[in-house]
Amino acid sequence: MKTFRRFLTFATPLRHYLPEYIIYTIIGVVFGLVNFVMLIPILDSIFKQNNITVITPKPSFNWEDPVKYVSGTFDHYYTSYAANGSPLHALVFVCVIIGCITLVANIAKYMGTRTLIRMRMTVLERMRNALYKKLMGQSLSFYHTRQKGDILSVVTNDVQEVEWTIVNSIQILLRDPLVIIGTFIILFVMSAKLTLFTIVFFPISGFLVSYISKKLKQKGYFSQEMLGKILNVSEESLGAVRVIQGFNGQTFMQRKFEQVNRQFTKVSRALFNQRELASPISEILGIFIVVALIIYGGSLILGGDSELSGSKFIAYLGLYSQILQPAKNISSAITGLQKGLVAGERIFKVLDEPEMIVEKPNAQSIDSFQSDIHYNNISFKYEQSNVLHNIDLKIEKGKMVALVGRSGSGKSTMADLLPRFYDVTEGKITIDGKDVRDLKLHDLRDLMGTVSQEAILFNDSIFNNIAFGQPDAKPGDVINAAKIANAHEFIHQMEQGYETNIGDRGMKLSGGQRQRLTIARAIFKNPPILILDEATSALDTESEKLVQEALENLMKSRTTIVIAHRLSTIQYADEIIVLEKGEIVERGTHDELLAKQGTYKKLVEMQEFK
Ligand SMILES: Nc1ncnc2c1ncn2[C@@H]1O[C@H](COP(=O)(O)OP(=O)(O)OP(=O)(O)O)[C@@H](O)[C@H]1O
Repeated sequence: MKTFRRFLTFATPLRHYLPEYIIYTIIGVVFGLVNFVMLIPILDSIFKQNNITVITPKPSFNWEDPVKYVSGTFDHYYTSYAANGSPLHALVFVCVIIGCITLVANIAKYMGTRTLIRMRMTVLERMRNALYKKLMGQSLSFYHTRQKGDILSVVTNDVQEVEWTIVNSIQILLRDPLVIIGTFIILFVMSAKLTLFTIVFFPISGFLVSYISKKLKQKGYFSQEMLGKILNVSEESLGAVRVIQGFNGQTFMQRKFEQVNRQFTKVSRALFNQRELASPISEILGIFIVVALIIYGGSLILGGDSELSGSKFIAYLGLYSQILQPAKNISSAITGLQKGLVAGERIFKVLDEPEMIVEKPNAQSIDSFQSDIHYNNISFKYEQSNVLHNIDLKIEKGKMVALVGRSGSGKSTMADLLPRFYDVTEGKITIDGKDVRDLKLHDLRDLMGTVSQEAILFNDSIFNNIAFGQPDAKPGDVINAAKIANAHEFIHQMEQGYETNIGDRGMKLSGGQRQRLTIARAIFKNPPILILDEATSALDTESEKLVQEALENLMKSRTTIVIAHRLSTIQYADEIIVLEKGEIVERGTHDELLAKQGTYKKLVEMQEFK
């Protein structure tokens, strides 16, 4: 229920649609029911052919009883047609009225549904936007503990499920009880005795439906989880087709996929079987009630013991059958709702996930970098144990500092702390003396540009990739950035130049070209601080030269932190920091460190040996 109520809060801003919907629904329901009441004069015209000779007088309008006025007017015209013409005239008159009523009822129903569609789509749009915003604001550690497929499953399947179940159910629960109540009122007016007789059966069906729906919820969870797993395997495989084929892993991956797919199918089958049970159960119960009604009502009429005539009784049965569909809808909606609530809970779980990196309410602005960055005695851990211990490092404006060390020594982690992808566990990092945790996140990240080892690009044009996030960028600035990054030439040679779409993750480009685009992106951003996860190791000599040159252009007159894998490229760094198991073990210039004959020297020798 809590999830349902929370879901309604998403719809709350749209509650102004509700009166409109209710008005349309009432019109639709009332006119729909009146159509059934019309059965009575139809049957009368057919079966009582010549009986009508007296024309009933036309009533005058009375606000206190408009129903009487409408039915009186109808009777007046009906009897006039029957008495002055023939029963056929009366029949045609009734049919024309039925046609008009049907038209109004259906237009109202359609307008009501349109109103609800507007509401429904807007609610789902808001929900997806909220999810995306939440996901983009989450720290990287959020993504370490989750698989992409699961997250994608929430954004797509769970939202879809909510649409089909919760929203559909709301639609049904808003409309169909009205139909049932309206029908019952008319039924009571027609025959209180018969109607009371049928009401006894309703609690029985209610009990059965709630029993089924409880069982469904558990299965619903499982099914959505399995769907997430299918997405995980698919997503992973799509990103690794090259490896799967190269290592002849198709059969292995196929089995893995088939296994989760089989589990999903099994759970879903059971789930759907059970869900579908709700509808036949209520139909069977409904028919039982109608049969009981025919026997009971029939015996009353045949015994001359009823206020109903034969034609009224048939109309009564017709009207009664109108309750069955909405009752079936309500029971399906209640059972369907369980599956939707499961999906809703999964959505809210993501939305409620606490954000690890938050901006303080009174965060300060910073629009320039003036003097230094200081890693002030910091320690950091991802999980249990520290991966960085007591790091103290000051980087003056305009200097280039290189981080070196064996794989896993903590270089990337150190760089990730500066733009607050993670927060330090102990100590603090300051920029111009201000703790990064006290600054506005947007401002802080605006001061930095990152070029990482993995060239991360978007499935978009080259222009938009360089001017990422700035759709109003001037072409001249983008071209300039590309020129400095040694990328202009290859872009220029492409048929569509800067408008060329580079495909998923830049697949249509070579490794060196991709890397130069990421450098152009950093140049375009023109940040005072650069973080370079040295990116040239995977390139051939020619590309490496171009990329290295591009990097040197980029570093000019900026403060740079370089994560160096190739020591030859950082010889001219102002300071080299040697990390080992998360601690600074040596620091100094290239020459100073070589002279120390320590870890750095060993690292250099290892690379020369290679
Ligand atoms: N998300 C994470 N969760 C837990 N531990 C992590 C995570 N990321 C990295 N680590 C651990 O932190 C340590 C430092 O990793 P880091 O990536 O900073 O090293 P690195 O020096 O940059 O390595 P490389 O040169 O191979 O990129 C490693 O022991 C690694 O196993």
